[in-house]
Amino acid sequence: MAVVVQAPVLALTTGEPAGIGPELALQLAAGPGLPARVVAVGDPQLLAERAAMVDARVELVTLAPDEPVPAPKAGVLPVWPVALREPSLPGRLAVANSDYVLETLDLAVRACLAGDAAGMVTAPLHKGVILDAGHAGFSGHTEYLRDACGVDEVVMLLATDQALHASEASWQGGAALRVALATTHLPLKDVAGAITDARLARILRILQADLKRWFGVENPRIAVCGLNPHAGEGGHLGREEIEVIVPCLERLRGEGLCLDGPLPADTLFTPRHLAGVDAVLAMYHDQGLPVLKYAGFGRAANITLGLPLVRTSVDHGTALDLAGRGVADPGSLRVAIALAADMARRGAAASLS
Ligand SMILES: NC(=O)C1=CN([C@@H]2O[C@H](COP(=O)(O)OP(=O)(O)OC[C@H]3O[C@@H](n4cnc5c(N)ncnc54)[C@H](O)[C@@H]3O)[C@@H](O)[C@H]2O)C=CC1
Ligand SMILES: NCC(=O)COP(=O)(O)O
Repeated sequence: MAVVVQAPVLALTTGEPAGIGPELALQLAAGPGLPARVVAVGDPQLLAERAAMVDARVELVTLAPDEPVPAPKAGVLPVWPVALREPSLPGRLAVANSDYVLETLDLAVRACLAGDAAGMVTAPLHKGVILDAGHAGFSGHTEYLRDACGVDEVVMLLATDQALHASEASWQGGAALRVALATTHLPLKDVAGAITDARLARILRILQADLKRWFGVENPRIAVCGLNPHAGEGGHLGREEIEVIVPCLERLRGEGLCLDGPLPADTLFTPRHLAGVDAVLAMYHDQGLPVLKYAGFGRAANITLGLPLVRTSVDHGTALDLAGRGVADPGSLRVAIALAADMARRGAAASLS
């Protein structure tokens, strides 16, 4: 007897209501080919208004989280409703709606942990307005989901579409890249102090385990950037490599991790050094992400490793300058949904084996 395997349910949080998240969700739902039963998490009235604004022909179907989610169909978008705190206009941030944005995340996390969704995909939120609303210490989805899931550490990994599957990560094609970060949303002045042996060891162990778990890379080879110019120039341009990074990598190699480095970041991101490497660990946000975005902006996804649930996201922010005009590129959201669907299927297969 043939077994019908349903497409996984993915909760798609629609992000900052004044940004491009709602319209990107609608644009994708208007067309064919979604590889998952995507449920938007957001305000149905907001979504209806944005659909009219950007001329996305989409029927919105409001569901309760425990109601069955229908198979993907072009022109239909199921919605798990969350109410805006005040009406939202494109490009106009409102502090009152920060709690709405966080409520969409909380709902998606609950759905994943309860088994109502197989994963979550997040459209961009605006970190500044959430801080302005008084959520002190908020620094992004990554850290919020770490705390919401009660884990000690997570890893931000961005990957271009060509690198999303082990079999396609050629490194020779120029645009295939996976970049993980040792620190995420920190002022630059605080980065050096955050590069500790304990943090690096946690990050590298998660990266190694999850490259295998989610990307099928059996024995990942990870290239690690130095922190300082020329990886410290033998201690003349900074001592973090000598005092922290080198000893940590040596210990982890003893545990069987396959690690290159620390290498000068400027030359690590060249084809010869990247050949055969499965992921790069950059020490901070703007050491690694400009390279990734140069290689694949609009075709890349952001993945949070180390969570007890699947979470992917886009490679861009709220683009307030484009919101409400229907001109923003939905390419990264498409990649993020495809990857989350793939990860959900991989997770389901692993739990059956
Ligand atoms: N996953 C998330 O929630 C992320 C949120 N952010 C947040 O977004 C806010 C704005 O950040 P910015 O640094 O200004 O970055 P941004 O990505 O919103 O905008 C940078 C530039 O890229 C353009 N752009 C962005 N997405 C685009 C798309 N889909 N199609 C075409 N052009 C696009 C924008 O118009 C702008 O010119 C900040 O609060 C930041 O923290 C940033 C990155 C990721
Ligand atoms: N530049 C990547 C970024 O800011 C993503 O942050 P997060 O909200 O996914 O943690």
